[in-house]
Amino acid sequence: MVKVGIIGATGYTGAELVRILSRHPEIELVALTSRHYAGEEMADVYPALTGYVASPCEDLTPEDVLERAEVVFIALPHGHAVKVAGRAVEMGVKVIDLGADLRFRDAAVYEEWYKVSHADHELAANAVYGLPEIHREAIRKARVVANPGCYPTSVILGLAPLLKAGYIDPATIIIDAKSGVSGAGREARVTSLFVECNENINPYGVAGHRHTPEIEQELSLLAGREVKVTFTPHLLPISRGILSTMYAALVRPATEGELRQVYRDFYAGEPFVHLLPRGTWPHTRWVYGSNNCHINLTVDGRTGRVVVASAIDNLTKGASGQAVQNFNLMCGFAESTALAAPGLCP
Ligand SMILES: NC(=O)C1=CN([C@@H]2O[C@H](COP(=O)(O)OP(=O)(O)OC[C@H]3O[C@@H](n4cnc5c(N)ncnc54)[C@H](OP(=O)(O)O)[C@@H]3O)[C@@H](O)[C@H]2O)C=CC1
Ligand SMILES: CC(=O)N[C@@H](CCC(=O)OP(=O)(O)O)C(=O)O
Repeated sequence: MVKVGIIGATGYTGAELVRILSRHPEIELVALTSRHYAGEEMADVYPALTGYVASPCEDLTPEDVLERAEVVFIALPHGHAVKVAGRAVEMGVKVIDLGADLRFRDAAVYEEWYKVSHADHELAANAVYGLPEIHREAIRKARVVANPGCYPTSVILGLAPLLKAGYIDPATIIIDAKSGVSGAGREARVTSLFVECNENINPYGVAGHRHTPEIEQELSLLAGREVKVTFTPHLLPISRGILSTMYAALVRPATEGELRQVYRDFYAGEPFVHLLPRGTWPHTRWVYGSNNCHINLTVDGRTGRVVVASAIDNLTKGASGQAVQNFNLMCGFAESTALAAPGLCP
């Protein structure tokens, strides 16, 4: 059994981690931290876990958690992971950080977009970007994994095959993405109130969202040249789910059938990325609570553009499911352990 600690266990991604790990046969939860709910049972905080999780929430220091655990998930707001991950490396504990602090190979990019200073550029440079479909072998050997952002997961998985095979002009990529409100976390804020979100859709972070450089870092690696994207997120009146619709100009004529084969080849054997049948466009419900990413695409022959749609659950493949997928790789378990499940049918 691997001893696992979760720092920030009662936030949305922390709770989703506990939910997924409750069906993992190879782990023992040895530390669930929460300042607010210290002393309460995790299943009392989230009654859906009743009968599946019998662990208390504790107000532990990161040092306490690192002393108990062999692998630690950090599910805290940005700015808290660097110190914990640095100490974990010294103590021989593996780390998966769900925040953005270690996602950039060049921490100066993080500093520019997140408007905070980064305390350990070397740690960031050596952390592995935890998108298994692209960096699987590096993740297997990693001690520190930076779990990707939710929007970047949907976008990179949606565009990777086309960029890698050189079918699209990287300068023409436009991403129209939409997220459920849980993407903003559990902290109370006016923009997450029912009255503000319900019966409403709005763009935000236009031409400046902090996921833009994360998407560009990974797409540039795939394309083998610098990629700049136009990325516009929208808030949807749903609790979970992301749908990203992406547009780019083809550099040479291609049929839909040819491009579908490119996707089938790129994702052959992948347990969680599914190209839907021709003409069946992704729905967020179909990936709800699952670690799956559903993709479809077509060629708009009139404009010479390809249109790709990609759907994930922001809390699962966009955060905690992917984190467990990384955990499985880092610990040598079957990659789908605790993760194999479909979304909602009706
Ligand atoms: N929500 C999503 O869809 C996604 C989120 N992420 C990232 O995952 C991380 C966690 O997000 P999420 O679970 O949504 O956030 P939440 O706000 O829901 O939870 C974060 C938890 O961290 C604890 N916390 C808050 N502030 C501090 C602090 N200053 N020091 C120590 N603990 C603190 C809180 O628990 P307590 O106060 O009880 O200690 C809180 O429950 C973030 O970095 C986020 O960006 C990544 C992908 C998707
Ligand atoms: C709806 C909503 O607010 N979503 C969040 C993204 C959540 C996420 O994946 O982001 P990080 O891990 O990078 O924080 C946002 O737009 O900032």
